[in-house]
Amino acid sequence: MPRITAARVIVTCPGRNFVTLKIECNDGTTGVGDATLNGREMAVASYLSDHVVPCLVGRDAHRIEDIWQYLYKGAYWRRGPVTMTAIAAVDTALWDIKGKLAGLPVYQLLGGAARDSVMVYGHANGATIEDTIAAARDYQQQGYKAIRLQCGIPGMASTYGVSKDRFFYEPADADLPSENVWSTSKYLRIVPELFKAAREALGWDVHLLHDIHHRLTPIEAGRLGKDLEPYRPFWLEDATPAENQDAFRLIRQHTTSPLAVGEVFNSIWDCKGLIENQLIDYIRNTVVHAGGITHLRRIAALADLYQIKTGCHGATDLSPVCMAAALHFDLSVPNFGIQEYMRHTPETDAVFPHAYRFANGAMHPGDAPGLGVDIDEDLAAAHDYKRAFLPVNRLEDGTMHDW
Ligand SMILES: O=C(O)C(=O)C[C@H](O)[C@H](O)CO
Ligand SMILES: [Mg+2]
Repeated sequence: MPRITAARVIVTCPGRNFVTLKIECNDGTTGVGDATLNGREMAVASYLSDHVVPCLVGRDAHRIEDIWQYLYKGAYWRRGPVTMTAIAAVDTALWDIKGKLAGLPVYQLLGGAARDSVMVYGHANGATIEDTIAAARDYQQQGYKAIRLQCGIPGMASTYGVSKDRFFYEPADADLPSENVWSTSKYLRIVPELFKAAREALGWDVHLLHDIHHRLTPIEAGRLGKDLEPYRPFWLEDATPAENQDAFRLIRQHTTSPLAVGEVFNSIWDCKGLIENQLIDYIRNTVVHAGGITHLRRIAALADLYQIKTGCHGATDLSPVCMAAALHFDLSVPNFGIQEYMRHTPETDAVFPHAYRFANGAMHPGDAPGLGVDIDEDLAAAHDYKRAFLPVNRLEDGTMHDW
């Protein structure tokens, strides 16, 4: 039996913060799990070191489901992003260990490949519509079949999804939260223009996506969905805050534009109503924030009953360890839809050597035993944690709004 002898929480900042759990077994096998919660990293690091690691030592690393249930039910205080991210880190590391001990990539343990590779979408953004379309053309040339479009809003100094750097985007940009200003009416005018121009310039053989980032009311989202229908968006993401799952019913009544939601959800309970009432088309939970591979499979199985597909979150605050785990899940899950792919910087890639690869708009996790990803602990130690927050958003009159 592979007995857990130690587990370490490694915090590193190769340009942005990442928290990684590394579990060691008595036979020398190790496994890694991502535990990064953007802007709240140290809360998960403490949850793991102070409350989880002491309970892991001595356990049989093969008993993934039992350890998951032990950590979930055993905490008494269920769910929440901190708890579920910590559980995800343990779960992911245990799948990595199981794969290494079996000599198989994790996707083989999940039932094997259900497709040859997984379609990913890249992020095209720019200050203007023209810049955004130029960026989208770059992605097309690199082989992407699906591209997310976000552009600046005339009259607004900055907005979600529009980067200062041409290739990399990191919203957690300051030691204290930056303050952004938001105007729904200005936004609702520009997005249909962006999609119209994009279809004219890029044609119809590319999937176009858009992230509303929780900023509209249901009826505003219904209006935007309707306005975008002629341009056939692949999806509209996070149309409205989803604490009230019923809110999506109103959007659905007004538009056939497909809806995606879930990157901030951390358990099946956050999306049960959305799924069972067929109020969405894509569920966006991913490994690190939704309880690991074990819990994500449960969510996907429920979604599959209702023809809802997966579309895992894959921003750069999810480390390469999460990306690898997501790709093993994507390759094996029957109702895969699409995977988000925001490239990490070369500094991050150096800290997390990995086997996954991109070609022709799609990715594959590789065939190394386990997840095929590791953390270079010496290199990680050279990058000290640096506090960084996500921005906050205010309306033009100063009212706090959703970011
Ligand atoms: O990638 C996306 O769709 C996002 O919305 C990215 C989020 O803002 C980011 O992960 C927050 O940490
Ligand atoms: Mg998003």
